[in-house]
Amino acid sequence: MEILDGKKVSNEIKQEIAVQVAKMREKGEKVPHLAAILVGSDGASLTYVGSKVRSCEKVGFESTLVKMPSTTSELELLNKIEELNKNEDIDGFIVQLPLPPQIDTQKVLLAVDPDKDVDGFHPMNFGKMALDMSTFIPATPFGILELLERYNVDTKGKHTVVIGRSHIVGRPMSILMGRKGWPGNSTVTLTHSHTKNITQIISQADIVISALGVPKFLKAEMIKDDAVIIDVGITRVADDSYEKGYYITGDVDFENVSKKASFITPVPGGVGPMTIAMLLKNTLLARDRHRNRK
Ligand SMILES: Nc1nc(=O)c2c([nH]1)NC[C@@H]1CN(c3ccc(C(=O)N[C@@H](CCC(=O)O)C(=O)O)cc3)C=[N+]21
Repeated sequence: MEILDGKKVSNEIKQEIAVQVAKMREKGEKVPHLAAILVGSDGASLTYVGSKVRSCEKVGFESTLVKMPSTTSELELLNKIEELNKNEDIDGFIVQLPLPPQIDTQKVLLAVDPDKDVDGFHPMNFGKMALDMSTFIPATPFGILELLERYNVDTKGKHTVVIGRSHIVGRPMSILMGRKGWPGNSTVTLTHSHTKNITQIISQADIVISALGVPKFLKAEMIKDDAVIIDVGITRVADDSYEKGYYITGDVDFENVSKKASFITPVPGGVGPMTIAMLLKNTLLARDRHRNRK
């Protein structure tokens, strides 16, 4: 069994980006600038946005964090998005999800300028992704592809089973694994809460990508020998014996599944850190696109 070490690979990617940014600075060029809008103060969202901003600093990007109260109206958020769309200094931005219930997420994602949509959530970019056109690929799926590539995991002709059909992970992942090229050329089954015989389907998978959010859902008995296991689930389980009052666990019963798998991502330290590294990559791409248009 080999660990797909997202922590290590994400640090390598950040190092590569830092070198590029340093060169920009030397030449007196503008460095990439990422902004993030956070509505409300959900604990996990604060953590994720915080580490996105810290990672920007680490690689030498400029960053702006826009915090808005949980009572923000849809119109107020749309106005803020319009402001960032127009701001020439900002190359890309994200609206951290989930949003409070008074705000229509689809309307918000449609309002983001597709050329600044470094999350790749705008329907225009999602469509381009599905049609193999060059675009921003959502950071979590992009990070998974990058891990498979850097560890030389064979995906061609393999049966990939994706668990969960969320718009930000499961759905795009199912499209990407079936695309031409590598990592891709997989035969994909997208499973969800209405899937019948899900355990039977998982038992046939060469590659399992679990984005469910149910701690320790995937057990060793459920997988094929030497399957590749990608764990996208991150759940905070309340536990006072930990300093923070909680611990983090994935969808996979790592201790037992790892003994049977050929490759496996840990949680924490797997897909999560890769998500952040690929968001930085997308921001670099956004900055280049900007410059080319001017
Ligand atoms: N517009 C938008 N874009 C996103 O990309 C987005 C989002 N909304 N909403 C929430 C999800 C989740 N997500 C994570 C990012 C980093 C870690 C991460 O760094 N995880 C660490 C542990 C972090 C911890 O301590 O909780 C790890 O797995 O090692 C996890 C999850 C991005 N998301």
